[in-house]
Amino acid sequence: MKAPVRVAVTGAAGQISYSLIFRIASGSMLGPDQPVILQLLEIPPAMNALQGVLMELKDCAFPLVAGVIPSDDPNVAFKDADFALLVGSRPRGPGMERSDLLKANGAIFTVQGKALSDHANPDCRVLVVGNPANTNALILLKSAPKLNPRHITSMTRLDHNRSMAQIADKVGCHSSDVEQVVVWGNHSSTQYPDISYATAAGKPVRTAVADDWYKNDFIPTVQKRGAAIIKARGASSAASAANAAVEHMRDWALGSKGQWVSMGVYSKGNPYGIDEDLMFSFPITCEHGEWQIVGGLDRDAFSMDMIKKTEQELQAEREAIADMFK
Ligand SMILES: NC(=O)c1ccc[n+]([C@@H]2O[C@H](COP(=O)([O-])OP(=O)(O)OC[C@H]3O[C@@H](n4cnc5c(N)ncnc54)[C@H](O)[C@@H]3O)[C@@H](O)[C@H]2O)c1
Ligand SMILES: O=C(O)C[C@H](O)C(=O)O
Repeated sequence: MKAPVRVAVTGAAGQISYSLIFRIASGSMLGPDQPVILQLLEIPPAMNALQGVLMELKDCAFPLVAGVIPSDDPNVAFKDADFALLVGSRPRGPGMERSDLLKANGAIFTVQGKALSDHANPDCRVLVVGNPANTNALILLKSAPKLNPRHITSMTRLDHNRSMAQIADKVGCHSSDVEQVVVWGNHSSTQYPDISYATAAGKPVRTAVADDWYKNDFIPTVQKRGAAIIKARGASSAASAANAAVEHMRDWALGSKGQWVSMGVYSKGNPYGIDEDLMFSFPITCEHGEWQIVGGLDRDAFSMDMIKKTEQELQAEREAIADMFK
């Protein structure tokens, strides 16, 4: 057995965490031979509910759980953390855009960025899930000077998985046969799910589907899937979001085995000329605990236009938080 690693999860009594914590504890994220110490952060009013989660966690008797530390203090929950999954923040309701949450949630990420910087393992790998995820991650990056900016990421894996599933339905294959999907930009309704390079069972997708389906059905369906789930469930996606978080961290830590994934990463030094001070989703491969942007992809005029729109939205979100860093 390996030595345990410390995994911090915030919003630990919330909807997403109710799936996420149990998946991490079962070994789905870091592998069946990796014990974990779970460090679970909540706000004081939710500590009772968190006690219930702890009771259920105990009742699972997971062999890989080497310890559980619940806390309402980020300095405790992030102490020596090797991985941090930042879920805790308000979800949007019907009719809202994710960026409407910036005021409510942004402040959380200055406080938690500082606490991570001061107390976590300096190599800590961070995933921001709470919305608006890209810009919350940018706030965190700017608040956490002791962390490696390459180790702060935001989640677009759910959009990536949604894209694979939509393509599989359309062309009639299994979603696991779909490869080389890319989600560019923001986890928002401007995101650009790009099938230019995608294959399904080894065959190019772009030529197998009509232009009209791609532009007027597929792209808006993926862009608005979160809102469609809120409308249907009366609450935002939780199990699929937890699954995406598990897969994001698993592939980052253990490698994507040559597969392209989508991750929001700090854009400094990116090969596509995107503004270099954004958290932007790119095509990524992961190996040995580090990510690399897949370079050298040709983008046609339509793609360039879609990428520009999502970049401009992220620039506007950055402008909206500029006061926090004066
Ligand atoms: N990036 C993505 O793909 C994606 C997907 C789904 C949901 N989300 C976002 O994830 C977030 C959480 O969603 P949910 O459904 O679990 O919400 P939820 O309301 O069920 O749970 C959020 C939890 O966070 C806790 N919390 C609030 N402030 C906190 C703080 N400062 N520190 C620690 N915990 C805190 C709350 O007490 C609550 O228990 C939302 O912002 C949602 O929009 C992102
Ligand atoms: O859409 C939301 O607000 C929740 C989440 O970001 C999602 O994509 O399902």
